[in-house]
Amino acid sequence: MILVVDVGNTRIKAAVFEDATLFEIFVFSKIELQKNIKNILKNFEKITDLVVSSVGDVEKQSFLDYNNVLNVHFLSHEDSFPFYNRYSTPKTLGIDRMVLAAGATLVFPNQNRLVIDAGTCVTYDFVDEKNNYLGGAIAPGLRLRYEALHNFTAKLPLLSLESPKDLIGTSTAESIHSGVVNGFVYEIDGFIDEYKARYSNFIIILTGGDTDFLAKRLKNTIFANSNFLLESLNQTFQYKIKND
Ligand SMILES: Nc1ncnc2c1ncn2[C@@H]1O[C@H](COP(=O)(O)OP(=O)(O)O)[C@@H](O)[C@H]1O
Ligand SMILES: CC(C)(COP(=O)(O)O)[C@@H](O)C(=O)NCCC(=O)O
Ligand SMILES: [K+]
Repeated sequence: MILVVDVGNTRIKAAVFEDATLFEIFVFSKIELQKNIKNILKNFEKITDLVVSSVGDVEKQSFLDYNNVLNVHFLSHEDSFPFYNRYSTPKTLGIDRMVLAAGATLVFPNQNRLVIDAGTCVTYDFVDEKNNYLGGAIAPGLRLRYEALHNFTAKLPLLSLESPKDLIGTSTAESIHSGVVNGFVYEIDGFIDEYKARYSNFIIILTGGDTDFLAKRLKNTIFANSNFLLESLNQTFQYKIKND
């Protein structure tokens, strides 16, 4: 059994797998890390490996503490991945993006693939049908947009995510919701449309904390799976074991 951990910039997500079977998912904050890992290990005594993908600022030591009871693996760009990395700065490519690209490559073989991860940032990652990872885009995520409007202005309140009533915002709050939510949805659909203009055929996977909110608002057909990164972590690790 393995425990995979995805350290994002907002939250930590973890999951227990045995081969392809997902047993349970856990979502928690950085300060709850130790408590959660301890509990998971207590409840799943068969866990032998801890696989970590981190783009957040959690100390490596928090995981290395378990080195005496488990094999601890930190995924990095030095591991084996099932695609050809054509990014011009492969060492600065986010490991979460590499894991998503690996998952897409393994789960949807021999086709063009676009992964959209709507987390703290929204990231776009494209792997072509010949398994070339080309790159994509990084933009502010949904929550970050609300925060940026508040943090960098004198008068705008910090609002929580809400569906805009209309395109035309008729109050400060409605204008913010329209700008953030409608803007985000148009942007993602716009990106997809531009990819479609370049590639006639590709599968689109949407994941990240805002998956469910976005999936029903996009005009394009996508494959929505908020667990795709955790599942891809399992896939990437299985691939690494076979190829190292
Ligand atoms: N309980 C929650 N706490 C924080 N963000 C949440 C929560 N539920 C949904 N979200 C949404 O998830 C997004 C962050 O996604 P997530 O995948 O957790 O990010 P990351 O992988 O970067 O840590 C935010 O834009 C926010 O709107
Ligand atoms: C773009 C990211 C901040 C996304 O992080 P997330 O939203 O998943 O927390 C992360 O993938 C990262 O730090 N990337 C490094 C730059 C790059 O991928 O080129
Ligand atoms: K992301």
